[in-house]
Amino acid sequence: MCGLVGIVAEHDVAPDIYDALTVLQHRGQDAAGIMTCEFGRFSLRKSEGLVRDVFRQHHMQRLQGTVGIGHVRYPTAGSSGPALAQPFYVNSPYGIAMVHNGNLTNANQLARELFQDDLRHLNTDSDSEVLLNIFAHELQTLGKLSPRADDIFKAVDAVHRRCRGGYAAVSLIVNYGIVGFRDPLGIRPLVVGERRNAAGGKEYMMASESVALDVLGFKLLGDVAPGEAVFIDMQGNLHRRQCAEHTELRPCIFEHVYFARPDSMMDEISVYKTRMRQGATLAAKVRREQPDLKIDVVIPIPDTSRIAAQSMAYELGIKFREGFMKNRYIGRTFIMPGQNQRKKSVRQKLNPVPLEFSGKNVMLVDDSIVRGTTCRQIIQMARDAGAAQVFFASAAPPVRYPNVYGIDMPSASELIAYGRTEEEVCELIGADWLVYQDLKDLIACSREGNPHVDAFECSVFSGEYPTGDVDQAYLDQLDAARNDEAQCAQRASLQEEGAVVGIHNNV
Ligand SMILES: O=P(O)(O)OC[C@H]1O[C@H](OP(=O)(O)OP(=O)(O)O)[C@H](O)[C@@H]1O
Ligand SMILES: NC(=O)CC[C@H](N)C(=O)O
Ligand SMILES: [Mg+2]
Repeated sequence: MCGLVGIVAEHDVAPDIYDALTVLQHRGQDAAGIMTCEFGRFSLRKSEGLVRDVFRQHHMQRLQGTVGIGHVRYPTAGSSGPALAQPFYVNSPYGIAMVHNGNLTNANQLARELFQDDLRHLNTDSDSEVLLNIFAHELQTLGKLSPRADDIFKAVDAVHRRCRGGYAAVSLIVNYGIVGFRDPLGIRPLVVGERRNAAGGKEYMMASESVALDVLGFKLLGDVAPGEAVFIDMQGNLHRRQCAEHTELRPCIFEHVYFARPDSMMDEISVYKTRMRQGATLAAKVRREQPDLKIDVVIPIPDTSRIAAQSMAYELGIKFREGFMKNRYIGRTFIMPGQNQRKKSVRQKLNPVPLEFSGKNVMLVDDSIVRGTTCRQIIQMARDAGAAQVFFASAAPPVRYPNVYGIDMPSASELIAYGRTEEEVCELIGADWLVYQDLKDLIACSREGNPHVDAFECSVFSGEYPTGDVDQAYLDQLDAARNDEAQCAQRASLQEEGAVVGIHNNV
């Protein structure tokens, strides 16, 4: 899902960007990077790994400048490896770097156009490098020695005309400032905030989630609107403009289910409250469908389902217990690369407290069931710990369709609910009863937070892709390129041949 940050301040920004990236770590665990700008020069450090592993003190000391951008990566396009870590950089025009969250559905066509028509070189197979080059090309064609806010907005306008898919991006233009923008449907999130420094001057920050602003003492000004661009110049002036012709707000509902931190506000919706509501509607469904079901205890599957599980237990009037202890040193398993690593990590991450299971009818609650990696093992663990009956509740509906907007679910056949009824999934995961949230309830839970949002991007549940350009041929090609087997083979060949060398690390 990737986490983005960009800051313009009056002091060196790298330490703040570092802190923001640690707050956004849940959005991407594969790679991290920071780029800053001082006296017309960029400094860059990016590599594979968690934020705490990528940056050493000597990197931080050399990342100087009062403006910068940062990224944590969860790959959805292209290979892995240090060269695909972000920010990406192009030297023309001016010197531009970019961080990106999302996925371009027409990346291949754009890559061809960049090569054949725009005479630009791409060094990797990342769609983020494509996005950066489109923006850079469009800025270059304006032919200005010094771009003004208006020029930058024109370039974003052209990006919206050429690019398809889900994207939120923050770009750093050497000597001019940072510009953040969101796709015309606002599928991917981006917020902007401000803070006063000790001298009373204004500083600005853009980030994927408001929680990063909170932790750094920035006040949330609000979301970047779908299609809008926000430009903060080096003097600390904020300019904003709507750059897309047709816009509509269709934020990704899976952010509310799983990706976002609960203490974030997204499109004026509290993720925390949304998850509370998800628990309540799930409880209502349990009561409706199985009024006589005897449940002794409700147990969440840490971490993400905790809030929904708690509210579900409350609504059912059944006790809530933390029956699984989580190893705090293991990250999120779903966003790990490779099914073997994901499988192994579930057992390393979670361990049952037997007395909460022994002889009891337990209702296990998770935020979602995607590949079924977690729930299969968890249900077995509950049985091994002595549970009498194991019921399972998912706070999201069945995930049956691939995601093409920035979540790495490229292959329908890897989704446990694909082509299966709920009863078949129940049998496959080994539960005594399985209940899924209804999609209309999930949407209502999110919408209650902001009734102005008419619709959400729900393609993984509905198979409806709101950008209108996703056909079976695209899904087949995505599947072939990124299914688990293809990704494993790609990683193996990278190990053999060596990764594409990062050409830009300079600190
Ligand atoms: O059906 P699956 O393919 O297993 O995917 C779904 C599971 O993966 C996620 O947990 P994860 O461990 O990534 O993160 P968390 O600690 O935030 O819950 C999610 O919360 C579910 O538990
Ligand atoms: N999850 C994301 O936002 C991924 C960004 C980009 N498509 C990449 O693979 O690096
Ligand atoms: Mg989980």
